[in-house]
Amino acid sequence: MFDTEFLDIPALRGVHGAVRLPGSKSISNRVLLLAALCEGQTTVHDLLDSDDTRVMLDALRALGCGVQVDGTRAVIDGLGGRARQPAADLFLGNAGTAMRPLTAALAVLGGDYQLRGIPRMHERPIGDLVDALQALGCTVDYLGTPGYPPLRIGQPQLRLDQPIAVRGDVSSQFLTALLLALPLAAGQPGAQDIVIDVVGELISQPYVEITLQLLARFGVRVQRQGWSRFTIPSGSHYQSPGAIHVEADASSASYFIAAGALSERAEGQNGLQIDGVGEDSIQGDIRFVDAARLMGADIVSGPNWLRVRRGAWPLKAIDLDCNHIPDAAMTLAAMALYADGPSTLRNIASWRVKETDRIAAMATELRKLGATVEEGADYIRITPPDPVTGWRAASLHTYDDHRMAMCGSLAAFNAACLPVRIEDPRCVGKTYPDYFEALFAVAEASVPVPVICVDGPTASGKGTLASEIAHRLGYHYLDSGALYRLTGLAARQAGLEPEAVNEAEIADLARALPVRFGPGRVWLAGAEVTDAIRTEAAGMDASRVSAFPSVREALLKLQHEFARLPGLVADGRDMGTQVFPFAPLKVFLTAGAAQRAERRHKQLISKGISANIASLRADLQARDARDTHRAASPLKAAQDALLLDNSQLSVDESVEQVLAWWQARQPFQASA
Ligand SMILES: O=C(O)C1=C[C@@H](OP(=O)(O)O)[C@@H](O)[C@H](O)C1
Ligand SMILES: C=C(OP(=O)(O)O)C(=O)O
Repeated sequence: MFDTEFLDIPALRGVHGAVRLPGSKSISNRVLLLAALCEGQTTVHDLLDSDDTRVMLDALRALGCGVQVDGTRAVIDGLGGRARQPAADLFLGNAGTAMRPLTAALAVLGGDYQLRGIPRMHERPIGDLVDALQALGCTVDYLGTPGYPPLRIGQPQLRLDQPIAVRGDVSSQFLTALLLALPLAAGQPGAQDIVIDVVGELISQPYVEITLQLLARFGVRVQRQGWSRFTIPSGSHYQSPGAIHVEADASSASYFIAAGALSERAEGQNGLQIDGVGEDSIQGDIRFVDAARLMGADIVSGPNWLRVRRGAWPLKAIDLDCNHIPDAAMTLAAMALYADGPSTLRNIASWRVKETDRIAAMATELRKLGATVEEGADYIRITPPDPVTGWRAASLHTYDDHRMAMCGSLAAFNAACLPVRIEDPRCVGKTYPDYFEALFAVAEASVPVPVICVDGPTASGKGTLASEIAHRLGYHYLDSGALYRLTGLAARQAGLEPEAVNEAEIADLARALPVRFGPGRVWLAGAEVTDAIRTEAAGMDASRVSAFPSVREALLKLQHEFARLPGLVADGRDMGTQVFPFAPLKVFLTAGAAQRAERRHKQLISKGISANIASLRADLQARDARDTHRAASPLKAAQDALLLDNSQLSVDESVEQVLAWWQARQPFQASA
């Protein structure tokens, strides 16, 4: 997950290859709750691991439910219809699929429970559900603003002989919550059928269909008359299916379907394969496929997979009632940026009470990109920017809304080749923590991937500076000095002295160097060599092999391969002059020999390696002389490099300086 302040996505040409999506949020949280309420053990496969499922799992643990999670597999020991913990304070983040169903289930079970979430959750309505629960004899009190969480739940005195009325026009999750909870009462001795009547038009109906399908998997067969009356037969009780698989998330699929539809068609490429969900999905958001086809996407599907590529271009404008796909409809708003005229998405009033006011947020952010947007109480109309001259490079605010961030990334496919900045990218953690990693794994940039070079003499602090900048920007990091050290080590391991006679053999090793960098760590052929390559002896070997032109050539290709989306920070001695001569920012870092010797001394002492400042200084000066005067790629600043003498600067000050230079080169208009 990117936990940077912002993430800059370079302009993208397209996506190809295959992507496997994480599990459905709506299915995951329903299955977890049902598994917890029933008797016996349920093994859940392909569970979503995200903020929304984590708060559900934590809540179930707090209620005394046995929960074991191993990656995407969870084993739930059901509570058998009673909470083992009679009192608990539950934090449910911003997960509607946890807050609404747990409120109903706990209100029916009874106990002393408090349910709360993040501040936005306390602005998301729950009054219609609480009204229904109170009318059937549950004790539910507001701890803050009436109509909204946080809530306190007490003991119920259930009256189930009359139909239960619940409004359906604000959120379908209120009906879903009652349907998931009331089988707890229908199984009681002497219970009658439980009837739920929906008052007003039921929105987001396909989500209720998911609820009914999953209840059936857990042994409860609800009868329905249209979308207005639902009957839970007396004697219903949950029965664990033993094991259950979660489909991949159809709403998450929408971003990749859109990306496939926006991709330039290229020779030899057959579009994007999306694995984990197909058109036979039980999730209503799979109907996004139809909407995307209306806009021109070319989509084929099989069991649990989709394949997408560009069809009509530009996309065709649409005018669509989106009530049945409230979440994926946001993706249509992003696609509308590429249409041949204005698109109107209707019947989406619920957007206003979700993670943010999504109609207002979408209008504001699409305008920043150059679109003309009209918003109404329950619709949005988007007129796209001129494909070439109308686009703006924008910094998109994401309102702690995962879907605003994921939709925003689709702006990177613009033909004007402008980058897009996504603020607070970590908000995708609600349902798709690795969304951007997944996008970058299949995306191809339409411009050179941005590279920041940090060159300078030994012990100038390049590594610390470059890796921190990479961390702050969410970029990859290349420690090119380590490549030489690694080559030196690989040569030693192969019994080769770093001598000119062995140059050809060492170059062969370098060409296929099996290297992997992690934060502050490095592996060679699977073995960690972080410390092994940091000794003074390894440094000397590195300097010697780096003087061999054929080794430098072999490593050049390897180094170019590090320039991957979303960007790279590379440190070394010739990054700006030789390896990435077209890099948009080159920094040449210097510091006095005295300061560098002192820093190196501290570094060695902290690792328990004894050292002498005077001899370190002499070594540094000798190495500077060798590096500056060698024939192949001598150490010198690129002509267009910016000089940074950090003798008197803290690491933070140096980082801020380089980031300021970088920002000054970006075309983004500041966020409002
Ligand atoms: O039941 C569900 O799993 C959901 C129902 C929908 O909410 P509304 O019914 O409030 O539209 C949807 O937006 C939400 O992401 C998930
Ligand atoms: C509305 C959403 O979430 P929630 O389940 O919290 O309602 C969403 O995921 O878009």
